[in-house]
Amino acid sequence: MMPSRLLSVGPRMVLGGVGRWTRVRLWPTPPRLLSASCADCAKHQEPPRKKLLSEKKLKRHFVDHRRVLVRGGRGGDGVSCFHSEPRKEFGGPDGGDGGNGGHVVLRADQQVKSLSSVLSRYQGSHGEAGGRKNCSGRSGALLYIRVPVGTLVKEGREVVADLWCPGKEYIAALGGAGGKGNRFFLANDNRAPVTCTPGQPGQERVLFLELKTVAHAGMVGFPNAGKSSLLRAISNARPAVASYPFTTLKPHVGIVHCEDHQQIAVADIPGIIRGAHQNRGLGSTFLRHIERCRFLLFVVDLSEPEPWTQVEDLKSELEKYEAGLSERPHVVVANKIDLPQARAALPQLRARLGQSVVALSATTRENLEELLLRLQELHGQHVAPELRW
Ligand SMILES: Nc1nc2c(ncn2[C@@H]2O[C@H](COP(=O)(O)OP(=O)(O)OP(=O)(O)O)[C@@H](O)[C@H]2O)c(=O)[nH]1
Ligand SMILES: [Mg+2]
Repeated sequence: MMPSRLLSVGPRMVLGGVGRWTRVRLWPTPPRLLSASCADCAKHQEPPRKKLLSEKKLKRHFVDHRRVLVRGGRGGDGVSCFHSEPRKEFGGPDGGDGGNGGHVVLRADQQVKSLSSVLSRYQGSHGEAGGRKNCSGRSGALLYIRVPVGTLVKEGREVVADLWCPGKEYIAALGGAGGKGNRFFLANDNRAPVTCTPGQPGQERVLFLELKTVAHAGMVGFPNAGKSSLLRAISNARPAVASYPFTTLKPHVGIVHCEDHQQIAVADIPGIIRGAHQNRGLGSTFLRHIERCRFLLFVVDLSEPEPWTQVEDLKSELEKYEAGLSERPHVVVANKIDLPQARAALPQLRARLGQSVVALSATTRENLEELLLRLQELHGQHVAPELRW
């Protein structure tokens, strides 16, 4: 029987004869690909294409809240030393001060779309210690954390900053002050101080970052109502569209360009269902992304039976999420008017909700102009007056 020790030998070594090891191939080596070594062929190879991320993968990259520990850099220590030069007695104290520690700063950046790139802890850079000849240490550089526009910064339950516009900054943690060198303690009654102070530690804070999408209008609707199709039809955004519920798993913002050069940002958020406040479907946490919207678009699937119940359910879910949210200025958009059963249900919907319902089709683009006019109107009433200030 083969001793167990021999079994541990690599796969290419087998026992060939009595007391003799022979090297044999157990499997043929795959032929070398010519293109891998031939520079000429490699030149004609297509560059690797950027893979499009599926909506599911995008969701994995989308993070809208984060707990982060921030610590400012420590200040550099002050130094105690005396001037030394040949033939010069009692040169005096010349220990320099330490540099200040660097602050940690949060900065709203338009290129950043979610909080996924934010780490759980940040340490600011430390200041350098002072030197001889009254040299001060170098201060620590600022450490910037890039966050998406619309990030709320909370400490405990208190909101400490709202980074609502691009470039807005907030000092999350102050760097510690640098220590003093012994030169600082020179006084008339003490010509040779030896005292120096160490640098101060930086500020340490635990902050909660919460992303609330910034858009003028927010679209809410049941899954499959056609919100994403509508956003694609009126803006340059390209959210995924499919015939199954919960296709959209993260908010998308599209910009609608109006004729008078106005730009209206419209947010499409994942579908809401009855009982979302009890965590049914995707829950109602995504509603935080419409909290900042000045007006809402209730998108209704008109081809479903009793479409008006969708508006009632949506309003009740909004109200359960935040009191008064359903009272925001809004338009009811009845989608899928191209389908015969939808067209038949329209008079009944209008009878229940009033004539202000905008009936359209995101697929055939029928009556999109009316929606654009209403958007402009609402923008003029609720957003433009604030911009004038
Ligand atoms: N006939 C017709 N079908 C539409 C229309 N708008 C959307 N659809 C279809 O409805 C289905 C759902 O559309 P989506 O835009 O993904 O719906 P959604 O509201 O974004 O759905 P979720 O992301 O799951 O919340 C797709 O199969 C669309 O092709 C329309 O105006 N007419
Ligand atoms: Mg969608």
